[in-house]
Amino acid sequence: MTEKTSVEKTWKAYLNKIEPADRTAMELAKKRWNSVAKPIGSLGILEEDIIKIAGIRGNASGMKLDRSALAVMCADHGVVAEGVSQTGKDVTRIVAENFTKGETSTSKMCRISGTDLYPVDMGMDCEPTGQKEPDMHWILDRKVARGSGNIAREPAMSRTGCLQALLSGIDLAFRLKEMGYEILAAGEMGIGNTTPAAAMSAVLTGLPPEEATGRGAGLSDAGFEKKKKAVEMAVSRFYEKYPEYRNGTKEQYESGELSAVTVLAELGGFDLAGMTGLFLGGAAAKIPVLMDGFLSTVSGLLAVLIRKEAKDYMLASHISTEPAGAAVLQMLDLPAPLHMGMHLGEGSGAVAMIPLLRMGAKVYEEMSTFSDISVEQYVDYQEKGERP
Ligand SMILES: Cc1cc2ncn([C@H]3O[C@H](COP(=O)(O)O)[C@@H](O)[C@H]3O)c2cc1C
Ligand SMILES: O=C(O)c1cccnc1
Repeated sequence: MTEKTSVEKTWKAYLNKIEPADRTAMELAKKRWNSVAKPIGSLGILEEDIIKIAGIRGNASGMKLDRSALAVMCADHGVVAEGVSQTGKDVTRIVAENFTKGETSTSKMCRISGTDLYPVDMGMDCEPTGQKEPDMHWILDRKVARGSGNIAREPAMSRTGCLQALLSGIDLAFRLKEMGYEILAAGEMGIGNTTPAAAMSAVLTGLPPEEATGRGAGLSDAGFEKKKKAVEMAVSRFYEKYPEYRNGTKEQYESGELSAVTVLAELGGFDLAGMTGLFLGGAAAKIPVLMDGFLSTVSGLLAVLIRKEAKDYMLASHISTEPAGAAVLQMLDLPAPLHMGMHLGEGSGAVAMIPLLRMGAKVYEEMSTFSDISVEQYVDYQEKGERP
């Protein structure tokens, strides 16, 4: 079997593992919430998320979220040559190294949130580290290539390269679950990566490329003009090659008439593909995966367009201030509890969400019920259609 055929086969096998979350466990979890002695539904999205996690685990009791891991997918982007970023690609590697030393913004947040951080080289433009096992003090080597193509002028990845990155993300979700983690978070580091994310969000949501493009990590007016032009060139190049994707709908992706893998291979990058893989792997391995901001939610949307059941295993954290952030989340139709004006990346929003989920789990597991405190059970009037 050639490598290409074997990659395609493994990819199909993983996708076939993904099934909807356990609805019975979710109903039991909802009942448990409604029995807790507090106003019904009063923890809002935290309650919804805990119900979702019960469905993922297939168990409404023993809700534990003590062990959390963040995978930070790192890669370089050929489109940086168009002047779309304030810094050069070397910064990707510098920040990636700093994850191993606990010296990044998200590393600091991880300390507070009690989350282990695993940096992963999905495709940085540097020598491979050769580190084959996940270890927080080394950059895990899952390099597919030394950077992606310049999407304004050529495909980001070959289909096989893209599938390899997706499979690495899937495999990592399984590995982290085996290592005893109960919840995962997806993050990225890749100078220039808001450009491919903007191009893909334009194709997937139908937003005009100009409106889907933001200033990323920060750009001057002149830099912003270059970035809008690069996104426009990338999207036009894509539609010229694949005219059937113009005005594509969610249903067309879900039915297989259009392929989110094609969009990712043409307009994405190895970091974004790694995160898409992590979401699909979480679904296949039955472990919840939290999304972060713009890069993460675009990757999440791709995962759902590849396998709609993957959505059952994904949780949103915050709404990025990048202009297409809200549209992507709307298409995903997953509620994001945090609106903090964040746009940092590295998985920061997802890491911020983890302590909140732990609080939800604590109330869910330990709180007394109405009957425990001899108070008549509150009625869920929302369920009866009497409350919005
Ligand atoms: C020092 C530094 C640390 C970062 N941490 C996350 N990002 C964020 O900014 C990058 C995307 O923005 P753009 O598309 O404008 O290059 C990504 O690496 C993202 O994670 C960073 C950016 C920089 C410069
Ligand atoms: O929303 C994000 O995740 C984001 C936005 C800009 C730059 N880096 C990350």
